[in-house]
Amino acid sequence: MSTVRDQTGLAFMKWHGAGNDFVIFDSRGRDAVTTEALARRLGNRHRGVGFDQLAEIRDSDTADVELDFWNSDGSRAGACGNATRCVARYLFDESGRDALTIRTERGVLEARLIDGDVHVNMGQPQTMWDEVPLSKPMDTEHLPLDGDPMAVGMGNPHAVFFVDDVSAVDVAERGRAVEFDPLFPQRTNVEFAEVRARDEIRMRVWERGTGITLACGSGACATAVAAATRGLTERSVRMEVDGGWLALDWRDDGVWMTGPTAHVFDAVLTEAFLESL
Ligand SMILES: N[C@H](CCC[C@H](N)C(=O)O)C(=O)O
Repeated sequence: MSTVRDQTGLAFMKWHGAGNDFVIFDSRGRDAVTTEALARRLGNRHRGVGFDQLAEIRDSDTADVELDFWNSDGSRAGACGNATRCVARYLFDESGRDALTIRTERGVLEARLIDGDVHVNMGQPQTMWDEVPLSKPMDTEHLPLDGDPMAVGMGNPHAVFFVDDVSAVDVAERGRAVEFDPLFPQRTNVEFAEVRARDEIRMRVWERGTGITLACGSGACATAVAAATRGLTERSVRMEVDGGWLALDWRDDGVWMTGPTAHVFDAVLTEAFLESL
């Protein structure tokens, strides 16, 4: 009986990119399934599946697919670089193509498969205070907070702190405090970066709506932009995060990111789970 019910449930995939983990729904050819309640329950690692972000693939008229993102607290995220790379990998594997377009809340992103690696153009950084957004006009390069962070928008808000020793930072305590600082009307993701060389950064992250994660693609882009803007690095850097390595290249057409992707398993949410929401 329960097996029959399970087979009529809702299929999903589990992926991760450098340890940033995702539940992915492929909703092409059907109505969207994600609600805030589903995202919050599914994001719970005890009562659901657990994820850093939930991504839902949908049909698009203007790109190959459309992608929507949720955090594990049920809030929406305007960008998610690592999930975008995972979805691009899934679509490249499925189609045999080597280029595609993905519409996200901030616009159409381009993904390319080059020598087996998935590269995504995360777009140009947003550096005006109202684009990030911040609560009032100010210099986004130097926010009036302890630690002199820089604010960068990548379709979602980021506050990037440069520190001497990232392993000495209490990421949870400082991250949570900055996420909810009134400077950020939509809260913010928070990155702590240690510049090791002109082409290498070590970064740890506190994600809005999720907490500490092992990697954050848009946060890696924001960190690379902040480091280059402050003259600390070149525009092309390698970045070590808690879950591995990412590569960032801030070019004239946007910030390109590449890094690992892994398809972990496919499974089905039971009807009983869906009915309990
Ligand atoms: N992990 C994601 C970012 C999630 C950002 C989200 N926490 C937000 O509320 O903006 C990434 O790879 O870009």
